[in-house]
Amino acid sequence: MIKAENLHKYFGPIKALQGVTVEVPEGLTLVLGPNGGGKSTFMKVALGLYKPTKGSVRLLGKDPWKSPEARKSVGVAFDPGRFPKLTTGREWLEFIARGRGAGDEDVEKAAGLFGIEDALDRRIEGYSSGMLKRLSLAQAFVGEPEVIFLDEPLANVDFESVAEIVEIIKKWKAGGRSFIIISHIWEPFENIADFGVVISGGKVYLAGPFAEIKGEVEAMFRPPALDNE
Ligand SMILES: Nc1ncnc2c1ncn2[C@@H]1O[C@H](COP(=O)(O)OP(=O)(O)OP(=O)(O)O)[C@@H](O)[C@H]1O
Repeated sequence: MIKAENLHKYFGPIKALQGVTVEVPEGLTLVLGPNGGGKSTFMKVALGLYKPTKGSVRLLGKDPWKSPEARKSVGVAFDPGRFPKLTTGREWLEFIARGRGAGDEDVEKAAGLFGIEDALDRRIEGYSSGMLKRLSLAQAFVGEPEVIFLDEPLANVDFESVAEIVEIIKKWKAGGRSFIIISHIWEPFENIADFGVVISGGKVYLAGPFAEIKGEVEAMFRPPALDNE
């Protein structure tokens, strides 16, 4: 689904990606790693928001930087979500939907999925932080794109919402959608993740079927044992 070869992305002197080679299959992929490791940059290059400095990336067999069709098949939620605050939720979601070839009824559907249908005609500046998160998730799901990129979908959400969001993702994955999820809170996804990629220092540190790399991932995130002697 995503094929990156020797992918580099520099921002002036900052080398955010330094030779990422990985093949991400269909299904649900968790992208993990330390802060500043290059996860979000990888996501942004893979969805066609950034042009690679060097190397190549294919999304659904196409160059996402050049191919509008590839981008139409992709939904994305950034973290933190940023929106034009004087627009309404409906105006924003309709704008996203039109870009994706989807209709107004898709907006109602996506808003309903995340429980913000009653707030759709209010200006975004009046939304609570929880509603902003739900709006950014609805933006990713509107029009039912084939591939959904989510950057930290569980950050800053309350406990009940974690289970609700994971359940929605699980259902949509069962319905044939693919997900690329960057999340520091990865445990809720461990039973539904098909693949995992750990990016650190702009390189792939570890990649493979999640069931096979889970042990290593757990060890990476385990705090060091205390020395009692
Ligand atoms: N647009 C940009 N301009 C300049 N530097 C950037 C830009 N985007 C990312 N960086 C830098 O590139 C490096 C990788 O950042 P990136 O956001 O990809 O990491 P990350 O793994 O997603 O981190 P986090 O978990 O903190 O979000 C960091 O040093 C970051 O400051």
